[in-house]
Amino acid sequence: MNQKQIAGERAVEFIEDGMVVGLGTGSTVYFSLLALGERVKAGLQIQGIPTSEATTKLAKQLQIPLTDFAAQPVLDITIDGADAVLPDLSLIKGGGGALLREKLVASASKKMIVVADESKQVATFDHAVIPIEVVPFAWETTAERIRQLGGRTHLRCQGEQVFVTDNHNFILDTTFAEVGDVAALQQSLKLLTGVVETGLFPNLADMVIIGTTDGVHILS
Ligand SMILES: O=C(CO)[C@H](O)[C@H](O)COP(=O)(O)O
Repeated sequence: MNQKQIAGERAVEFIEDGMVVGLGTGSTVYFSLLALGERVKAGLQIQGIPTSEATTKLAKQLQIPLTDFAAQPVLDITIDGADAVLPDLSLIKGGGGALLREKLVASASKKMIVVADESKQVATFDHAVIPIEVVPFAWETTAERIRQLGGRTHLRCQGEQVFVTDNHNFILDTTFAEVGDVAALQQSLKLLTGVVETGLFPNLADMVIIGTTDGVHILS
């Protein structure tokens, strides 16, 4: 079994009857959704809130019941992936471009469980790609403001086209030679006009389930 699959499936064991569940995005959470679909088929009663259009589509295919923030403003648990995980459980997310909804869902959840393979464990975010969602209007100016904070920005494209998020924004994939305090960098970036959200997730994950060749390794 691959590392993403064992991590993704293990997280679903934490879901209980009656819970409102945040459904993350990506190739690791894919396995969580498959396992959750099986449990729903077997009688588990939950309501899911997806973090992307892609996850909405898959959840519907798997017949996982869905709800929304208007009906359920507080979630019991969220399962999501990550692009990088520090030992203090700070995350970088947004490789799939879903970071804004992912942060909205995670921050409204009582518990966030992250699922990842071993390659996602890192010692530092220095030089790591941090996706930053920006409004398309004047994105070049926003990029310049990020560069003034020391970032190297790269507008995300998909083939010849600029990548557009589910919220109709652009992504600036950005690296910093020295990230330093993750929460402080997050704050500085959020203060820039034009920045909608960043892929830095300090203080949100409660547990990280890492799939390894020898089974799962749980950090909490
Ligand atoms: O943040 C994300 C999407 O915006 C994903 O959770 C992250 O990119 C990890 O993806 P994968 O499990 O495919 O490696």
